[in-house]
Amino acid sequence: MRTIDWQDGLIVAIDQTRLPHEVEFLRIGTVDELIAAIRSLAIRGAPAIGVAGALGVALAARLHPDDPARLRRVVDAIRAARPTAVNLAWGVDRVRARLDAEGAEAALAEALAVLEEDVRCCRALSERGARWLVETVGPQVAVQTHCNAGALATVEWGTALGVVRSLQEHGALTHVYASETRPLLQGARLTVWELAQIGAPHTLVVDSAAASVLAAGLVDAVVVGADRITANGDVINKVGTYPLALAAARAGVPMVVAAPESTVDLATATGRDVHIEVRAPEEITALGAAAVAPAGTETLNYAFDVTPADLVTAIVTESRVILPADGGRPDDPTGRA
Ligand SMILES: CSC[C@H]1O[C@H](OP(=O)(O)O)[C@H](O)[C@@H]1O
Repeated sequence: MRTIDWQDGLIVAIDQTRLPHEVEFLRIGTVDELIAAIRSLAIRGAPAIGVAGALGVALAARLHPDDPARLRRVVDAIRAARPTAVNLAWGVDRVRARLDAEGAEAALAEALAVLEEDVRCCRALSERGARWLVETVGPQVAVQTHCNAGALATVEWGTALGVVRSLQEHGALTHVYASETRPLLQGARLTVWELAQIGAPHTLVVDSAAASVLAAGLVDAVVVGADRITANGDVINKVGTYPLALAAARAGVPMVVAAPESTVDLATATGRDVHIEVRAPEEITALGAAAVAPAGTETLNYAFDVTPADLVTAIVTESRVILPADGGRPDDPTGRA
């Protein structure tokens, strides 16, 4: 089952707002539907929205074959659907280049190439991450993770949870501690659902308990995904990742970031330069239809935070392991391990 795919001229994707109770698929045939799905996190996760952006350009090209000005506007609107994950802009720009050079059919071919590359990259980085963990922490690994960086955040395998799946395949996984990840509960709703699907032993904790799990010595490594990795190795990921990195450092536990090279943004120098998405107050002040705070309460609903490079033990991609805490930098071509 793929999280997102191209079928009969439509973008077909799991509606992640319905999980874990219902597995429903969206069949997207317009740009407005695609943008709404990305903004509502029906389609979410950096690699998955990168693929959605790529497929979106191919879809737009087929919808507006004779109106270049409108086509430019709708492609720009797809690119702007969410600001923080670099993958969305990367996917749109890559397919737009083929569209401008060779037309709609070439754009679709490029979008489908992006789709299949995600599968290969996630498998490769997952194997590389599992191997690095076994070599670094030992033959049996208990993992702590945050948010959802699984099959649901990619085409079908995952990044952080891809590493978990590879550890499990090699008999090296002992347990996964997943934090619920307020306010949208990607951990409780999505990661726990995925771990149950693959039969991985797991425990759900509230976000504020994550540091205590580390302090109690229950895990051997923290493994998370990323939405953008800047040239100096700063990692932008779901809000709550930074305090987890602080707690990992305090506990002497490696902080591992699993992400494809498409998430590495060498054009952005540091995390301070990244636009952190701020989302609606209602995500914090209500749980579904039930208010959990007085109406009109002011909120600061950061969707992401910045983990400084010196708190990142390893960044694992499909082609390399970068060690930022030891001075390794994504923009250093020699910094490969
Ligand atoms: C495989 S990276 C997924 C990454 O994206 C998530 O953000 P969102 O759920 O808002 O799309 C989160 O930061 C994950 O780590």
